[in-house]
Order: sequence, then C-alpha cells, then structure tokens
Amino acid sequence: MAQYRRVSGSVGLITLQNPPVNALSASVRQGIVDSVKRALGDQKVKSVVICGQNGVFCGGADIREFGRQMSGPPLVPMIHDIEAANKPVVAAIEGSALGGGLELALGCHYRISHSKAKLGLPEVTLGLLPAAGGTQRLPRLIGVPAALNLITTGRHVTAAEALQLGILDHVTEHNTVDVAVKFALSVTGESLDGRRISSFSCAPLSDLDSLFEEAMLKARALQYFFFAQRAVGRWSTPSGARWDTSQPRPVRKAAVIGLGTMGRGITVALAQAGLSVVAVETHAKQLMEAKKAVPSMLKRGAVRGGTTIEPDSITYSETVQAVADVDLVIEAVFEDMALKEKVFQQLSIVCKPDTLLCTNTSSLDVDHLASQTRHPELVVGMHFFAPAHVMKLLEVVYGRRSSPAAVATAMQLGKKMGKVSVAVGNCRGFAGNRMLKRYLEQAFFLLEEGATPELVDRALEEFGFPMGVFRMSDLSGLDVGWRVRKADGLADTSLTGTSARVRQGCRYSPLGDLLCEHGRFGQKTGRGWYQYDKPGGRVAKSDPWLHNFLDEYRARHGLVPRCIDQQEVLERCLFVLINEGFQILEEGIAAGPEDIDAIYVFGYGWPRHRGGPMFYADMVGLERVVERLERYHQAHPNVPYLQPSGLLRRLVANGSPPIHKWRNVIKNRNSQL
Ligand SMILES: CCCCCCCC/C=C\C/C=C/C(=O)SCCNC(=O)CCNC(=O)[C@H](O)C(C)(C)COP(=O)(O)OP(=O)(O)OC[C@H]1O[C@@H](n2cnc3c(N)ncnc32)[C@H](O)[C@@H]1OP(=O)(O)O
Repeated sequence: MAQYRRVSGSVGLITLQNPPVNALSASVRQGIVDSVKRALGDQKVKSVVICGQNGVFCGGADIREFGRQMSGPPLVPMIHDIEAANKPVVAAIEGSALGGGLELALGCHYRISHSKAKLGLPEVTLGLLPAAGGTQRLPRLIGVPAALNLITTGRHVTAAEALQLGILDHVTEHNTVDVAVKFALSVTGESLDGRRISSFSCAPLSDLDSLFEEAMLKARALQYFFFAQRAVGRWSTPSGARWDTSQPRPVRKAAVIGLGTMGRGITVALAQAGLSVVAVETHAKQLMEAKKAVPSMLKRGAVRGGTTIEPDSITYSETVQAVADVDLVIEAVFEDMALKEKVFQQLSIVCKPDTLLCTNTSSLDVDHLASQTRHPELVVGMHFFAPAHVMKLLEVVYGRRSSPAAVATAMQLGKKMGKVSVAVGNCRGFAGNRMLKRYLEQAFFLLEEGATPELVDRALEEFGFPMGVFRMSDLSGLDVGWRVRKADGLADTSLTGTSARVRQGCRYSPLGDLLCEHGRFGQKTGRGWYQYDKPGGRVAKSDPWLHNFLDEYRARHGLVPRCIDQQEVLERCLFVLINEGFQILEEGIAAGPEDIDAIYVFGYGWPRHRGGPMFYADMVGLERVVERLERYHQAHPNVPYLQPSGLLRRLVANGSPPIHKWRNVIKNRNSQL
C-alpha cells in the first residue's frame, strides 16, 4: 500500500509501504494511483513528493507476484499519469530505486537522492526488459549510449554516477524526504513543460549503427561465454581421458596442509561443500591464528549465503599424521619446491594408498611432486585463486601420470565447491599464470619505453578489467613475483649496462625487482607502483617518487621516452597474452579456447562481455592479431613472445575459421603428427 498525508502546508507526501524493499505490488500500485488522484484533486496541495518507508525508495516490480494472475492497476498508465500531472512531482530516493522503482522515479518531474542510494534497471538479470517506460525515458534523459549500457548490463549505479549521468537533479547527505519536501515547495507553480521526460526528443546520434553493433558484439560475447562456461566441464586430456568415461571417486573427508591465506580459504571452501576437513599446520602460532580466522570466515560466508555449517566439520592438527584416513589432501604450504617435496614424501607414507594427493602450487612442476610419491597416478594440481573460498576459478592440473579417475575426482570436487573447474596440462605457470607472465612483461617494457602505470592501467580499465595490471600487482603483492624471479635466477640487479636488461638472450625488465629492493611491495607496505595512505591502504594515488624513479632509470639506460597511446598498450599487453594462449592450445595444455576464456574471466578479471582472450582474438580478427604482433616483433626483436604462434598462423592460413572450429584445426594437426 501507500500512505498519503499533507506536509508543510501544501505538499502531498506519498510513502510506499511494502516491506522489505517497497516493491510495486498490486496494493502499492493501487495506493499510488489513489494517492496521486487525491493530491491532484486537493486545492491545498501544490506539489507532491513520492518516497518509500524505512529508507528504501523502491526495489521495482514485486518479484513475488511474477507468474501469478495480474491484478491491480498496471504500471505504465500509472507512471504516465504521474508524468502528466499539472503539479510538480518529486521522487525522494533513499536506499534503492531499481527496475520499476527507477521507472516510477523517471515518471516524476524531479529526482532527489541520498548520496548512498543505488539506482539501476536490473531487469535483464531476471530475463526481462524494463517494461514500464524505462527503455523510452532513460535514453531521452541521458542519451542512447549511457541508457543502453544500464539496460543491457543491469548494473546498479551510485547516486554520484547517476547525478553525473543526468538521472538525478540533486544528491543530498541529509534527510532526503525533508530536502525533497523543501524542494517541492520551491518549484510550486513552475512550468512543467521541460520536465516530462517522455516529451524529450532523443539526441540524434551519427554513430547509432556502430553503437548497436557494439551492443550486438557484447551480446555475442556473453552468449559465447554462456556456452564456454559449460564446455569446460566436458574436459579431455591429450592422453584420451575424458569427462564422460572417467569415474570420480567419492570424497567425504579431505585435508589441507598449510594454513596460510590460501590454506584457510581452501579449508573454508571444503567445509562449505559439506566435507569433513582435517586442517594441518605445523607452526603453532599460525595454527592458533587459523583456528580463530577459519570459523569467522565460515560465519561470514554462512551469513552471506544463508547456509549453516557444522562447527565440528573441521578438526585442526599440528602433525601430518592426522591425515591418515582422509580421501583427498590439498597441500597449500609455502611456494617452495624443497618444502613441497618433503610434504609429498611424508603424505605418501602417512596416507591410505588410494588417497588423492593434490597441490595448490601456482606454477611448480606437478610431475616432479608426483615423482616423490608411491602413487604418482593419484597426484594432481588443484590451483585455487585468492581468496580461495570466494574466487570461482579452479585450475585442475593433470600430470603425465595422473589417472583419469584422479582428474575426474578433482574436477568433481571443484564443482561441489561451487567452482568453475578447468582441466589443464602441467607446465610452468599452467595456463593462467603462464599467459599472465607475458602480459606483465609487456607492461614493464611499456614503462621503460615511456608509459606510466597510470596510462597502462587506464587503458586496461577502460577495456573492462576491474583493475589495471599495476594496481592489480600492488594488490597481490610485488614480492610474490620477485620471489619467483629470484628462484629462476632472473632477479639480479647487480648487472649493469646492456646486460641489466637482458636475460638468457632475451629482453628483460628489472623494474619490478628494483621496486622490491626499495621495500615497495604494493598495498601491504603502502608503496608499490602507486602510493597508499598507509600500509594496507586501498586507494591508489599517483606517486611522484615512482615517476622520478622511472625517469632516472630510463636516463641510466639511455632510453628516450616516447609517446605511447592506449591502443598500443592494449595491443602489446593483450595480444602477447593471447599469443601465449595459442601456444598453450598448440601444446595441448588447454583442450580448447573455451578453457582459456573461462580461466581468464573467472580468475583474472577479463571482462565477461568481451568473452575471454581467445574470443576477443576471434572478434578482432586473427589476421589483425598476426599483423600487429609481427609489427611489434619487428620493433622489439629480442622479445620472443611477440612472434605469432604456429597455431595462430595456421588458423590464418586456414582462412581464420570462427572460434568454435579451432578445435578441429588443432585436432587435424595433432592427428597428422
Ligand atoms: C514471468 C514473469 C513476467 C513478469 C512480468 C512483469 C512485468 C513487469 C512490469 C514492469 C517492469 C518492472 C520490472 C521490475 O522492476 S523487475 C524487478 C527489478 N528489481 C530488482 O531486480 C531488484 C532486486 N533486488 C535487489 O537487487 C536487492 O534485493 C536490493 C538492492 C533491493 C536490496 O538488497 P539487500 O539490502 O542486500 O537485500 P536483499 O537482496 O537480501 O533483499 C531483502 C529482501 O527483499 C526481497 N526483495 C528484493 N527485491 C524484491 C523485489 N523486487 N520484489 C520482491 N521482493 C524483493 C528479497 O527477496 C529479500 O527477501 P527475504 O529473503 O525474504 O528477506
């Protein structure tokens, strides 16, 4: 229903009342129609304010009524009558104005919102179109491109963005209804001619065709990705193991070895999937911390997901002996081969002979770890992404000797944990991190050549990544990559002259290593590629020190900075990553482009509406990718990864077939070998 009362002498105040979000149920719509009629017919009322009770304007159509017989007044004429009113109607928006709620506000002559409110047309997420005038009024108010974006993505925008877009007339930090009532008094008697959105004409657009083409591309990418996500479940390996012929083993009790950040997240994910978990940590202090952290992570997860967790589903232990009776172990100790070797040797002795032994390594050799055990066929990688209980992606890494049942079991367990599990072969960095390495290297090279972290990040964020490469590196910690480069013998900053920027005959940038030597590890130290207000601070600010450091570095190495545009940033960073993806397909590390795309969308923030890196290559055109890679390779001949991969060239030679036919080209080639 809706409550009606007169306030401040001449303002009719209509309050929507339908807990919890004042959705537009039949009785609310009836209440609005009756109240508007009353306000317009009352001589004493000169203007009207519409608001919602309990700090929420309106969550849209009442979803609880969907599928039931339609009753009560329909939305479209109701909103039309509000717009046609001859007294100003002001929407006072608090909390949310979503779907039909925003459409109602668009029918009002003015919109005033609290700064914390969220607005949007999320109908698309329910398989609907905004059917109460949203598709007509919003483009007339803010233009076709911005409206199309909100309608097709369903995203919620903040009051600040809505003000900037022109959806709102005013944003306040104060009591929104009070502000709206004052405002309504101030516009009493003013002409409403320019306030009825449906009478606005749509701003003409010269590039309407390209705009719709772009929207169609997005739709194609999203549809492709819908199927890609499902295709990864139908996994296969080069040795012939397949999803439909491999029998997973039952896993009821699992263990996690090492309770650092990753181990804790994995413990939570396993417990949330309903397994009994033995959580092992040999360092007493770390074990004590984990015993506190894990239950509160579980509690937060239960509140978010409305689930209940048996508190005694996790037992903690300081010794590996505690895992003697488990069905599966996930090792998550420090990323150090010698340490992991020891753990696998111990596990092989302690565990039942048929226990599956998994490693959460992000790059180390799964075959080597398998060789430390008595049953190498029962060893696979389960590469989680941080935070492990939240991130959707799981790379299941099969080794040379992993049995089909071992792969099937890890894949099925991933699914049970709510992950998108992708089976990949064993190589340095597997699929995701191997491609990421090329992307990071190019970003470093761009800095050497004259770019700034801000320029590179802006280009990537405008492309659709939630964070550019430098902000992302600051968040994950620069010391992580530094440790790997040191272990690989790359991070040697004592080298001078030309050898400082070359390793094993290839171009190398020591910029990341130098930053770490200055103690700049990213957000956690308050300094990295950006500066933060404090260690652990989250807001990245441009850092004059860093720019100075880059200037000095370039001068020291005789590098003359040049102007680099966003297109070059995107092509250098993304095409080299894509090229590595083709190499991975060629080597059979991933079975198909869908696997790589799922890895990138779910694990690395690749924008879903661009379908993933391999789909993007198909969209851009494979010839163009080859042409640009060749051009950059000519300019930088000592960067080997800019040379187009054999598979990419072969696909172009085969007339650039669409992405769903690439597997055939790969298969034909493999059958000829
Ligand atoms: C076959 C179908 C044919 C249908 C034909 C329909 C024609 C329609 C005509 C006109 C077009 C208009 C369409 C629409 O408006 S569609 C609805 C669009 N709105 C949304 O999608 C909003 C969904 N809600 C949210 O995003 C959030 O709930 C929130 C931001 C409003 C609040 O978030 P939060 O504070 O986190 O709370 P919860 O999400 O936990 O929700 C609390 C509570 O409220 C219930 N609820 C939320 N929205 C609605 C709603 N629109 N209708 C009914 N109930 C809603 C939610 O279920 C929770 O309930 P609880 O679990 O019982 O606590």
